[in-house]
Amino acid sequence: MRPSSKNIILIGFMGVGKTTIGKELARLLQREFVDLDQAIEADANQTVLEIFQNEGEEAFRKRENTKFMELFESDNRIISFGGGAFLQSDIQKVSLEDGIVVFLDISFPLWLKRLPSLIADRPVLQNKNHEEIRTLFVSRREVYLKGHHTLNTDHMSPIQIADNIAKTILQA
Ligand SMILES: Nc1ncnc2c1ncn2[C@@H]1O[C@H](COP(=O)(O)OP(=O)(O)OP(=O)(O)O)[C@@H](O)[C@H]1O
Ligand SMILES: O=C(O)C1=C[C@@H](O)[C@@H](O)[C@H](O)C1
Ligand SMILES: [Mg+2]
Repeated sequence: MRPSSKNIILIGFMGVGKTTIGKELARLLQREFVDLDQAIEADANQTVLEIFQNEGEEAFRKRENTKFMELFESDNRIISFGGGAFLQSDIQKVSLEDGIVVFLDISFPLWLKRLPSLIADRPVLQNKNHEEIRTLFVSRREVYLKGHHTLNTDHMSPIQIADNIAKTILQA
């Protein structure tokens, strides 16, 4: 079956592996890889953390929206979102209408083991206790489930996950 040329979008909670797996998937499908956070950082010449600190979250969300709309003018891409991008209603609408949206899921106890390595760079996780993070995880999961495909990533390597995504999309 001929793979569609639609952009493939990876969504999911912070640290689930969207960036890492997106690179593998792009290699596998021989497509251009774009990471939305990294594209915003390159434009702003600041890290995501610095944008949050210097300009605030609202300004970051505006940058995220503008960059997404710009990226979506071309197809055939693998686009890894930041954890909050799919929460924006117009980004969600365009992604679902014109792209293939893959939700990378993970069980919370497994995700929690990654928290120490994530906290320094993810402003949304800072100043929250585990219960507050769990509440955010659960409420965002409901939104991510609107994606076209859901893949549980527990106990799989990034290469195995990318392989599964490729098979899921080719079979769809
Ligand atoms: N399947 C996996 N198994 C174990 N570790 C993983 C897996 N996928 C990613 N990781 C690790 O988890 C960390 C976060 O991964 P990554 O930056 O790709 O997440 P992300 O979903 O892009 O996060 P964000 O939403 O903040 O951009 C990295 O250290 C990465 O090496
Ligand atoms: O989940 C979020 O809201 C975020 C996730 C990161 O990828 C960055 O986009 C930023 O830190 C916000
Ligand atoms: Mg990322």
